[in-house]
Amino acid sequence: MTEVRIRVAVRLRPLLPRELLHAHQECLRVVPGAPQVILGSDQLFSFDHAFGPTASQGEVYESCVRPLTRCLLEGINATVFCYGQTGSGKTYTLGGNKMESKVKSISAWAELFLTPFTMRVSYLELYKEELRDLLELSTSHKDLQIRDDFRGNTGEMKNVDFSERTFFVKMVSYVGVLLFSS
Ligand SMILES: Nc1ncnc2c1ncn2[C@@H]1O[C@H](COP(=O)(O)OP(=O)(O)OP(=O)(O)O)[C@@H](O)[C@H]1O
Repeated sequence: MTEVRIRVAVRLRPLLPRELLHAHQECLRVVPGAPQVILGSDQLFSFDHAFGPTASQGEVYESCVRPLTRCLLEGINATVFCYGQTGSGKTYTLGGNKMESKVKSISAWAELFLTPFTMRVSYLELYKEELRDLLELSTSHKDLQIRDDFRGNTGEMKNVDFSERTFFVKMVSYVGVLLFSS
């Protein structure tokens, strides 16, 4: 990877059957060959990556996630998170219920586990300023708080050494992977 520490991608999901039934129309389109989207006819927005409705989970994975798995093996923390309004495709993109998503999620882990090392993982949702541990659904939202540790790492929860953890976070309140509903 280059020295750029934060990369932002936008993904336009296809219209859903119910949206087609209601004759909804796409208002965004990806500029061919460029990481840009056009809203309406004249508002241009640029990103590091732009994926259209036909983009596969594999394409998103190869561009946005695979480089991070290599960083992890070098000991660099990495975070992938999705931002977007409800129904825009965050869960789908992070590995929803389609087989291709599962294969890609698994391949990310498989790539990591080819090399023996110790790793801790968390899977969190931040929604309306409340954190939810998606690996422990029974945990009360109120029990989880974001804190900085003595090394300046931002973390949360239960005395876990945050610096050893990798975060695959579905976030609803901050910018990372931007997802727009089309
Ligand atoms: N790229 C895509 N291709 C096909 N279907 C998609 C795509 N992205 C999302 N969808 C579909 O759109 C619907 C909404 O997606 P999803 O549940 O991932 O949204 P979300 O952003 O996680 O919503 P919420 O914030 O409410 O949890 C789902 O039916 C999902 O299967």
